[in-house]
Formats: sequence, structure tokens, C-alpha cells
Amino acid sequence: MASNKRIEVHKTEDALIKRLCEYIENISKKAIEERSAFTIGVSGGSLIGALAKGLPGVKTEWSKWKIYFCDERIVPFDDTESTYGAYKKALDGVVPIKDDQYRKIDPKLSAEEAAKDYIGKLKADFGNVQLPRFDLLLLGMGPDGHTCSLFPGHPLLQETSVWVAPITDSPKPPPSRVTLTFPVINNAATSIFTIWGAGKADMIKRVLADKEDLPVNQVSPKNGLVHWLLDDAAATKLNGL
Ligand SMILES: O=C(O)[C@H](O)[C@@H](O)[C@H](O)[C@H](O)COP(=O)(O)O
Repeated sequence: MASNKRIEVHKTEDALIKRLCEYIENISKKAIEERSAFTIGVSGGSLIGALAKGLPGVKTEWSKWKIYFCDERIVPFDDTESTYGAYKKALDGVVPIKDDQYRKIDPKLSAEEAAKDYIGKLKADFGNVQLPRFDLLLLGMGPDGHTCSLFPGHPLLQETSVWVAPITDSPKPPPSRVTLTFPVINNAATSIFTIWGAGKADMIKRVLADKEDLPVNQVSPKNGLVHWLLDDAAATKLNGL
């Protein structure tokens, strides 16, 4: 069976961001032509700055975007830990995305209630399907091999049906979050990891060369592709894989 995984290495962080944005432009164009909407899930962390740099160069119909959160921290929107808050700060005035295009959590709820509430928001957009199918998920990889808020050894890695799960014991602070689960992640048409810097080189080797059993390696779209976009520094220990 052909692999659903594509690995690309680019010289610099800037080249990497440019490539990521080419994917975003092409995938959004296709989705908008087909369904007049583009559904994209975004992660927190270093990706936010990369998108703030790259997105202004993307040619797309911005009004057709719907932006979801692959995971979100349960904190007020004006807290520096809020992923939505960080996106607003980074992208407002940079790209013409209106506030109602973000599908945000309700931060006043408990993690459990916020997860249920977010499932309701997904159902309102995707309909009463078995699983939503995102056009694109932009994923991050933590230093321990986590993605979204799916951490090594956590029971949530085994989730088979719930779309969005609460987590109250996240090892990465803040502890209370909601996260997409693997059934949803692996139903996306395309997922992209964008990883740069020497600090990620060891983990990239463990994931892509040694194929260790880590959450990021559970990303394996059933009927889609997962791209690993790396810069030279992150790929140094791959030995030309
Ligand atoms: O809320 C979070 O903590 C993020 O969504 C998380 O899943 C992130 O994507 C990874 O931890 C990678 O973060 P960096 O890109 O900053 O290393």
C-alpha cells in the first residue's frame, strides 16, 4: 500500500514557511472551488508566528475560511495562554479574517462542557456526519512527541469515537484543555507538520527514522496525506531519509 506520508526538507525556516503557505493556498483554492468553504484546523505554539509571517502572501478568498482549533487551552481569551487570543493578536490587521470565522471554545465552561460545546459547533458546520472531514489540519509536534493535546501514554490516545475530548491533566501547562481526537485527525484530507530548528532534530529522528510509538506517529490519515515539512536544522539526524 502506498504511504500516506510525505517528507520534505527545505533549507531555511523562511523557505519552509513559504512552502507551507503554498500548500495552504492550493488546498484552500481547491476546497473553495468545490464547496465554497475552506475548513482549517490550527495548532498553538510556534506555528502562530510562522503563519503571521507567511499568510499575507497567500492568495485566497479569505471570507470563505473557517478556522478551528486542533486544541485549545481553557483560559480566558485575553490570557496569554489562549491559542485563539494569540491568533487574533498575530493575525488581526495582517490578513482579512473576521472574528466570526474563528470557531472558538467557550472558556467559561469546564473542560468537559467545553468539549461538548465545541462538538456542537463542529456539528453545526459539518452536519450530522460520523466524523468531520477537515480540508487541512496544521499540526505541531511538542518536545515529547505530542500533537494537539494528545500526550505520550495518555488514555486519550485510545479514543475511537468522540470528536473533541477534554483533558484536565495536560503535562504541558495549562492543564485544562480540549483537543481533537485521532479519529477526527485521521479523517482530515490533509495534515501538515511544519517543524524547524535544531532543538527538534532528535525528536524528528525518533519519529521519522526510528518510527517510535509516539502520538505524532498516530497521525495517519485514512483517506488523505500527512506532510512533514522540515528545515535543514530539524532534519540533520535523518541521514537523507
Ligand atoms: O496548545 C499547545 O500546546 C499546542 O497546540 C501544541 O500542541 C503545540 O502544537 C506543540 O506543543 C508544539 O509547540 P511548538 O511548535 O511551540 O513546539
